[in-house]
This record gives sequence, structure tokens and C-alpha cells, in this order.
Amino acid sequence: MHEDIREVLFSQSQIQEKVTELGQRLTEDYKDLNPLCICVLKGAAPFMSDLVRAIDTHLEMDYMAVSSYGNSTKSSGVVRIIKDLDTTVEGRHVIVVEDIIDSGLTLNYLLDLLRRRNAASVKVVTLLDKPGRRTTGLKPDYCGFEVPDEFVVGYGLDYAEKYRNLPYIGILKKEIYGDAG
Ligand SMILES: O=P(O)(O)OC[C@H]1O[C@H](OP(=O)(O)OP(=O)(O)O)[C@H](O)[C@@H]1O
Ligand code: HPA
Ligand SMILES: [Mg+2]
Repeated sequence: MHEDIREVLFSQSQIQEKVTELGQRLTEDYKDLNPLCICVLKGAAPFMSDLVRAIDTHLEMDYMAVSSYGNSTKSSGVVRIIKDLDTTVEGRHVIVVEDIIDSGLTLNYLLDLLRRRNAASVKVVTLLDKPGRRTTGLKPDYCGFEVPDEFVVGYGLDYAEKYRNLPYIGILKKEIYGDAG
């Protein structure tokens, strides 16, 4: 285990099992709908790449980069689009793929944008949900695991751009970010 991690919450094999289960549910729900899976960069990239391989129906992939955390453990509340989609979402069945929903501010902003662009439907799949910190009424349509109100890293999730490549998800030691959160 990495020395900056206090506790491993989900191992590589637990994550893989959950991704397979979510993929099976999405396969059933999106048969013949040719969904557009939108990965919210950068955190959701590992999840998206495993998830699409667990979905057994035609789908398309696109990427959007937004950021509200910068180098902090608390959302700035201001969501910035760093990269927009290449695809038009009008009339498409959209699946937004997230690594974590925390305050819900990022997704609130994105869902509003996608609906205004006239997607046929917009649903959210998130690997992690941290409902204890929600400041919006947002609930995911598909969720892997609930996590406690702690800052978690690994499998795409970062603190100051580090730890994204850990194959498991763990709680970051408080002394690593100190009062910077
Ligand atoms: O529900 P919220 O409080 O908005 O937090 C969740 C969002 O924050 C993180 O992204 P971040 O802005 O850190 O960008 P990153 O994916 O590039 O790390 C995470 O990947 C989610 O997109
Ligand atoms: O707990 C978290 N870890 C990493 N990134 C995050 N973005 C929101 N919450 C988190
Ligand atoms: Mg981040």
C-alpha cells in the first residue's frame, strides 16, 4: 500500500467486480439505444475505460474536461469547461460517467448543459457517491459504492494530480493535505 494512504476502501478486484455488475445493468437498459457515454475527465478516465468494455451493446464515447477542485480537497464551486464534447448530444441517450459525486456541483452544471443541448435522455453512472457532502439534490442513476466523508484517491481520483494511477481506492492521510483543503 502507498505510504500516503490511511486505509484501502476498495481493492482492485472489488472495483472490477462492481464495474462488471454496472456494465451488465447498462447493457440491459440501453439495448438498441446506441448511448453516448460521456467521460468527465480526468478522474473518470480509468472507470470509463473499464466500464465500456463491460457494456455489451453499441455505444459511442466522448470526453469532456471540467475542473472545480484545482489543487484543493474542497470544490471551488466554480465549474470550468476545459474541453468540450466533439459530438452533438441532440436526440442522443447520454450516459454521464463520473468517478465521484461529492458536493454535486460539477454534475449539476453538466446535466443542466446537456439538457439545454436537447439530449433525448441524460443519466448518470458514478463509481463513488459521497452523499454526506452533497449541497445539491443530485442523486446518481447508477452507483458503484458509497464512501464516507473523507478525501479518497486512486483509480483516477487525485489530490493535486497525484495518486490517479493507484489500482485501488483509499483514504488519503490528513497530514498530506493538512489545512490546504
Ligand atoms: O461533486 P463535486 O463536489 O463537484 O466533485 C466531483 C468532481 O470533482 C472531481 O473532479 P476535479 O474537478 O477534481 O477534476 P479531475 O477529474 O480532473 O480531478 C471529480 O472527478 C468529479 O468530477
Ligand atoms: O474525495 C475526493 N477525492 C478526489 N477527488 C474528489 N473530488 C471530489 N471529491 C473527491
Ligand atoms: Mg481532481
